Amino acid sequence: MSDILIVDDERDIRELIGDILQDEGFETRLAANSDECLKEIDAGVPALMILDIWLKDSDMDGIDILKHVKREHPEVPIIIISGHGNIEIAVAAIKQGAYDFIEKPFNIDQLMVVITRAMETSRLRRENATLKRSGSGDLEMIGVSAAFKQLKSNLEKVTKSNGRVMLTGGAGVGKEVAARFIHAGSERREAPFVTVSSATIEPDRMEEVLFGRETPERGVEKGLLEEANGGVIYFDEVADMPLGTQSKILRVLVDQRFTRVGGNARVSVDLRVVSSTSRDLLAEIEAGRFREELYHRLNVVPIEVPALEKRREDIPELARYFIEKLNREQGLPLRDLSEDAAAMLQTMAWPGNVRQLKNVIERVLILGDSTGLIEADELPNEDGVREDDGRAMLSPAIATLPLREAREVFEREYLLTQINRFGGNISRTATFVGMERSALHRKLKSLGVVTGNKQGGRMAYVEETD
Ligand SMILES: Nc1ncnc2c1ncn2[C@@H]1O[C@H](COP(=O)(O)OP(=O)(O)OP(=O)(O)O)[C@@H](O)[C@H]1O
Repeated sequence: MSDILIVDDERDIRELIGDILQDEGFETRLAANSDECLKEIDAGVPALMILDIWLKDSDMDGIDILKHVKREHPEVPIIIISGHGNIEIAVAAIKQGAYDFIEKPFNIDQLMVVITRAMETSRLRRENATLKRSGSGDLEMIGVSAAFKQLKSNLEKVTKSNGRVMLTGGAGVGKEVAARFIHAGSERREAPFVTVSSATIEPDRMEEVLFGRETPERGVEKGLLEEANGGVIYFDEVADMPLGTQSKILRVLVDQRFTRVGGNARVSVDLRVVSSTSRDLLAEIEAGRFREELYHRLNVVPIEVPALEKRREDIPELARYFIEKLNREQGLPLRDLSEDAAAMLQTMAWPGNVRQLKNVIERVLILGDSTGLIEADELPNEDGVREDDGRAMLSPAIATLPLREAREVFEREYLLTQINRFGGNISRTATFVGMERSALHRKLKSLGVVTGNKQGGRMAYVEETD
């Protein structure tokens, strides 16, 4: 398994990439559309795929192919090629499990760097798979903010019990890390930790995957529930589970027993259940997509994993942790962050949370210099203010306002971000923004930013609403 499948409807591009990769010593296969692509995969699973997101004259587009391959062969890294300016689509592809993306027109060195890293990551992933399954991989949960300490203390309280936990929070906030933390601190730590990612399992294979099956030809094949016996089963994005499977899981939770698909024997399991969701489950229940009874069974202890922008103090710590980890595991350069770069990371928007931060750090280490401090200008541009032809472009929210109001919007946003970054500490914020403490208080008051509840000994600041 060392070949690369290149899927692009433009013949020149797929042949060019193919030739270059062959010169670099890789074996390559080419496909012009989804049919050819699926045939190639049936003939043999490639080590890596390079996939154009827009495919003309093709039954499936790139995203569909991506979803299909991630479901059937999750171990194959996929690098997406997207058109210039299609950043949203590329981000959507990463959320669906693409390893990385490159924009057309791309530079060959950049492509080679991404391919080399993807191959290396995939090799390490295969090597680590057995270790992770047994739950004995190293587990580090990094953070220093009050919100993070609160999370950790909530998790510590539940580790010793056997109670079912529902972790809530947006994409990439660290829900799985939190679930592993519960497992690692519990008496079940030597037993398996098994993840069920409903989004990546074909709905009609869900029951086989969970409950296993019995056939005359192959005998008994264990499902994930049996593999997790004695340990923790983690239902990642539980709202993605088909309704039919939800009812069956509910029954397993009630009697801790089930039958394998095609079998008659009742199998008993001893499981601790941890689930996660980034969606509002009550709304899902309302819409008839989630079973209320299952919700009550799974939601015994709800714990929120806070968004990264609610704990900006953690950002430099996390960034340094990722730099060190990427150096140790992948040999990327060990560089520290300059103060400006750390501050810039703390003020950026992080819709993809910790996972996005990790990706940004990885990209900077791959594409940037190999030594010296990481400087602010090596970081990607902040959301809202885009650099275009060297000119800063304003976000529409600000660009459409008169100067006075635009300034207020900016000041409010800026000060809230800084206060959050310094964990609610007004003196440190005042020093950083270059204002007297009392002047900062007055400014906040005039902007309608008021002090809220005291959290962990610090004041929380919120925007005043009518
Ligand atoms: N506190 C933390 N310390 C160290 N690494 C973290 C922390 N939180 C998250 N990560 C890392 O960030 C990445 C995303 O975390 P994780 O997979 O747990 O998020 P998630 O909320 O389960 O995401 P999703 O549900 O979107 O898949 C992982 O690589 C994880 O190791």
